Amino acid sequence: MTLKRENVLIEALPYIREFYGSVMVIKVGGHAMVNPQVMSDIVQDIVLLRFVGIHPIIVHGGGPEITEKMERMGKKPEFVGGLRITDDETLEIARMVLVGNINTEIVSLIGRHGGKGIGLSGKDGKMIIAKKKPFQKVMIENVEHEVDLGWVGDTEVINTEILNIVTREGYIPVISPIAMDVNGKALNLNADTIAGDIAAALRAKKLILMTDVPGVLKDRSDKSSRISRVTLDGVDQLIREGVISGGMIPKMKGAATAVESGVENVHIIDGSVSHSVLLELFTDSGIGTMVCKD
Ligand SMILES: Nc1ncnc2c1ncn2[C@@H]1O[C@H](COP(=O)(O)OP(=O)(O)O)[C@@H](O)[C@H]1O
Ligand SMILES: CC(=O)N[C@@H](CCC(=O)OP(=O)(O)O)C(=O)O
Repeated sequence: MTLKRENVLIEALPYIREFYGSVMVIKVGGHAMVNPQVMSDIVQDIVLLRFVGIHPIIVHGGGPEITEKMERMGKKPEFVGGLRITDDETLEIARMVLVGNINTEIVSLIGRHGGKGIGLSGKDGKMIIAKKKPFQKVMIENVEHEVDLGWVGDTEVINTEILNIVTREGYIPVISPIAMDVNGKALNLNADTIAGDIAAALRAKKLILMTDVPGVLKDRSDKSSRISRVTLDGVDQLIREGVISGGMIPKMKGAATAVESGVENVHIIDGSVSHSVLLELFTDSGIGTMVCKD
């Protein structure tokens, strides 16, 4: 059923009032960004949020773009638990793609839609201090191996000062998932992980993870098998039972980090659906998968 125009507005008003002045972390995945029109529409929606008094913070990915560049350079991308094995050259490619290309593109799009974007990586203002990940245990043909992921980090500290300053002044921060260790060495982090950590540190009102699937699916090959609600225990179970794999693992772990820290609303939604962020925020019908405490 199509709602009449005035009904759409009336339905949105209580949400606009509730969300006024609140911080929302919105992660835009590399998959949702592959189509420039989709990306432009997502940014337009996020700029609109700023104009109705919400403080959006964008965290972006770019996994597919990094993979494409690696393959063009003759390098084979490899992942463990959804995390890219990152040697020196891969780190350079990731920085180029994430900080050099995607981040500046999103900042430009924000400007084009009438907002003020400011590009940041986790290194700026020492926002994200991370530590190189320890070797990971991986089963290969039933034998346990220890794998070094290279320049991949775990978040140690989120310094929210710079985010508080720029959001207060009306800017929309756009964050690349490149962090640094205590010595200033760059580290590649998963964007979902960072989004979860930032939402947790800021006690954001909402964390929205935009991807290219309708949410968490019971059966990956069946788009109608969406799970609408997952609890923290459920996240562990989905990983243990192998229902989720690849990039969905850090996504769900990032969601769980935020929920554990008191972020009440964490949603995984399909960014390629037109205006999905507006539908999620301003209508009564929830979309995607919601992750909650219990
Ligand atoms: N159970 C699942 N339900 C939905 N997607 C899943 C599931 N398990 C694995 N995935 C994969 O996770 C992907 C989303 O994560 P990711 O590739 O990191 O996307 P993004 O770049 O948007 O962050 C989906 O495109 C899908 O291939
Ligand atoms: C360590 C690690 O895996 N980093 C990610 C960073 C980009 C990312 O997270 O992009 P998506 O959100 O599009 O997946 C990578 O190199 O692909």
